[in-house]
Amino acid sequence: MDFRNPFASNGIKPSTTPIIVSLAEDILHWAHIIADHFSDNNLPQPSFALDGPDDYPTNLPINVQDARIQLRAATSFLAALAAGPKANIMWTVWNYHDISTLMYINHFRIADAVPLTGSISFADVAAATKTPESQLKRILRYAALNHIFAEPEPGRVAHTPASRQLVTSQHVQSWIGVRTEETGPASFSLVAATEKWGGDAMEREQTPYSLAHCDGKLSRFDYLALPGNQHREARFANLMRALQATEGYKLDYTVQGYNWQDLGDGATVVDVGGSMGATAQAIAQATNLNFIVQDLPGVVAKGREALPAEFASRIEFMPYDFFESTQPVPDAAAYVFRQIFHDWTDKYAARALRNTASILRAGQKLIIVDVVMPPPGSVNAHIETQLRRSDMEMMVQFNALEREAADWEALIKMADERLEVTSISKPPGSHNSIVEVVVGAGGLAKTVEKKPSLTYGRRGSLLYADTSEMGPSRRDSLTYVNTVGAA
Ligand SMILES: C[S@@+](CC[C@H](N)C(=O)[O-])C[C@H]1O[C@@H](n2cnc3c(N)ncnc32)[C@H](O)[C@@H]1O
Repeated sequence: MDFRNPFASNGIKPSTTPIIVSLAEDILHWAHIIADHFSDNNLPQPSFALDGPDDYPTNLPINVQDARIQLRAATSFLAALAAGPKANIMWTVWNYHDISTLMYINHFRIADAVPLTGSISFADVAAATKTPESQLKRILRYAALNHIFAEPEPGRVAHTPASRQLVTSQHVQSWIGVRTEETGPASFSLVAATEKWGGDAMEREQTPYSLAHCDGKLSRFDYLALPGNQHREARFANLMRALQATEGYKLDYTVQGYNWQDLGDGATVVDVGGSMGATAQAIAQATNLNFIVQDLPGVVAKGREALPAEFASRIEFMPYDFFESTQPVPDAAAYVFRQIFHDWTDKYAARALRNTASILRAGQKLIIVDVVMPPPGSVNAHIETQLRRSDMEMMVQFNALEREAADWEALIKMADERLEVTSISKPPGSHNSIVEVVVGAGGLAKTVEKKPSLTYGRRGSLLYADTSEMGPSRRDSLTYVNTVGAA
């Protein structure tokens, strides 16, 4: 496993070009890579035009995908430079209005009242949604600056491709609902929870989320399992499905990043905390493996109900609480824990892991799919922002974390001294790594870290990395990275 911080081992190259100019030049370069791809392939250019596409195509070539990531990191840095340090910190704090307006729009189902094509008056939307017209109009005019709804002519509102998602995609609705109504308020309870319990509480209910939603009485998942909260539990399962379709978390990385078929012809795999079975279905589609998906009873019931008939003979659901008892399926080829342990403090993550590890015999595998947090400044700043936001989510919902490599090693040993990591791989583009663990392999047998070799330099205060695998030209191979800790 090679998680060296490249800043520590590479010299910083000086540059005389003002950073604001070199950034703008690079932005233009990357914008051309994207635009050329779309014109060469007769595809509509990226836009928020009312009749524009909902999203980028999922099969973009790697250099175009990379240009988008570079552009996102570089444009956000350029915007901060244009604002300047004082204005940047002062005005960034107002971003909570982005979230609260979206919460209002989602909560009052404003999007449903707007026709998918054409426009409608503010008065008619207000009447249909029982919201005050003057308030609604101000909220929609604010949201329009974030490309959510448009006012094509004074007094009328129309969908943009972004606001349309709130009507056409249940996954996006669930994502927005959970973030604005559950985890967003949890983030605003971070200070109060720290004042109350300290910042390193290990208990499942001593979290900002629990303080915000149930007065610190229940853990997040126990809260979701309350009889009145079925809609929240279903919404969370949908959120997981939405996440699995996004760049970085796509299920494809899990399917293609591990040799699943090597587990054996028709072998059985247990997906522990497998939600409604999306991972099992994706791997089943690519292999002849069979699956047992374990989760809490409410989730299992929904998973069974929604299972497509084509998987009925190969995927079964089983209620199992991974804290409460030893793994009930003794003889599977492998036990998968995908995005499970980042939800729990070491105390509970080790308990859940131990409950399955304790029945493990030679030849059986634990396969952990989760983020291995890279060192600060070692990856593109947009990617690092995504990962650190996820880390914050784990903090406010669970007091948990996205673990660094050393944290993983410590957790695995804490769960069961006999466990050994046999491989860690990270498919290019994936946020998650795949960690294979067995009993008593005699040490780290092999390490696969698919990562381009990096050399780093500096432009003004901005560090860049030369990711030579990413593209033929020098510009193509620059990636903007976070400068924290690099000065
Ligand atoms: C972050 S989701 C991950 C779901 C899935 N593995 C994936 O990768 O999409 C965590 C899952 O753990 C389940 N879970 C939470 N507490 C559990 C428990 N005590 N026993 C079993 N499953 C649990 C949740 O219901 C949820 O489906």
